[in-house]
Amino acid sequence: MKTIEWLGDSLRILDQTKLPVESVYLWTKSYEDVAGAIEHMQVRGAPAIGATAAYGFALGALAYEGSREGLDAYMEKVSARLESTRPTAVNLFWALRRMQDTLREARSVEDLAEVRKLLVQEADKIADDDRRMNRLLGEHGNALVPPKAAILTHCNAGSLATVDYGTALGVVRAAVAAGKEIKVYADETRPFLQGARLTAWELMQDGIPVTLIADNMAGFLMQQGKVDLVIVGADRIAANGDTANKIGTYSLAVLAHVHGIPFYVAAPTSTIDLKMAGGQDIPIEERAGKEIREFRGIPVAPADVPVYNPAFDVTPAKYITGIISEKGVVSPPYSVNFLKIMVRPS
Ligand SMILES: CSC[C@H]1O[C@H](OP(=O)(O)O)[C@H](O)[C@@H]1O
Repeated sequence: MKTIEWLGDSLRILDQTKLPVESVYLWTKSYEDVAGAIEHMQVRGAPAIGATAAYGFALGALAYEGSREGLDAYMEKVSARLESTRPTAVNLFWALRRMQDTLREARSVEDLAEVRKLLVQEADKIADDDRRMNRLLGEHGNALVPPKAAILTHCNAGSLATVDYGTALGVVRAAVAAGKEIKVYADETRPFLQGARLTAWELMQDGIPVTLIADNMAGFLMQQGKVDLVIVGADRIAANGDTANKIGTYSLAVLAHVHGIPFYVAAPTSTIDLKMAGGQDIPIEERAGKEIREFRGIPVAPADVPVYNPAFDVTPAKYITGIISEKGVVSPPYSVNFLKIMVRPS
């Protein structure tokens, strides 16, 4: 089941707000449709958001009806709209910058159809790169996984968070493919329940043993010695290794540290933001209080109770054992070792 699929004049998106009950697709035919799908988390997950926004940029160019001279100004508006959807995942901005660079490199191309073709090709490259990098990342991460391991993960960093295969769950898939005896504990991940609705569903689709737990059970599981390692995804990694990921990740990292359990972040290098010195500068998205006060329209709290709903938190680098990327596993000190790994081919 593909997270997203380019159809030549539209982008088909698996509507993740309907999972696991229904597998429903939406066809986005404009950059505004794509922006809405990202904002409403019908597609979510840092790499998936980046690739989706890249196709949204291409859709903007396809819909443009003015002169060649007016295209660049129009595309600035398209890019701004897509950039405004969600602030934390750096992959969104990284992907849109690749599309803007492609447009700039095509400034001498007069034929609008040719420019559009170049933009679609770049979006395809971003999507293809993600598929390829996740498999490389999975192999690097597999080397860290014992022959028999119980892996705790948080949120969804699987196929549904990427174009395919996943990052944290990419490591799980690579370990299973290598014949290792893997079981996964999946945090439900309130309030949006990516773990319960997406990770549990995705792993069961692949026949990978998964046990769903409520977020508040992770510490007890570790205390019982039932977790061998923790692997999570990431939305933005600062130059010093501080990592923004789904809310609740920081708590898991501190618990893993207390229990002496390795805590890994799995992410493509496109998630590393070297311009951001430390985690304190990472913008944290706050979402509607309704996501906490209700579940699928059913009130679970007083309708007028004030809510604080940060969608992400930042885990300090000191709690992160290693960062698994398509170019290899990075160990601390991250500020030094990122520079070494970024120059490696992938
Ligand atoms: C493969 S990175 C996925 C990353 O994105 C998720 O956030 P959201 O579901 O709000 O887009 C979560 O932080 C995952 O770890």
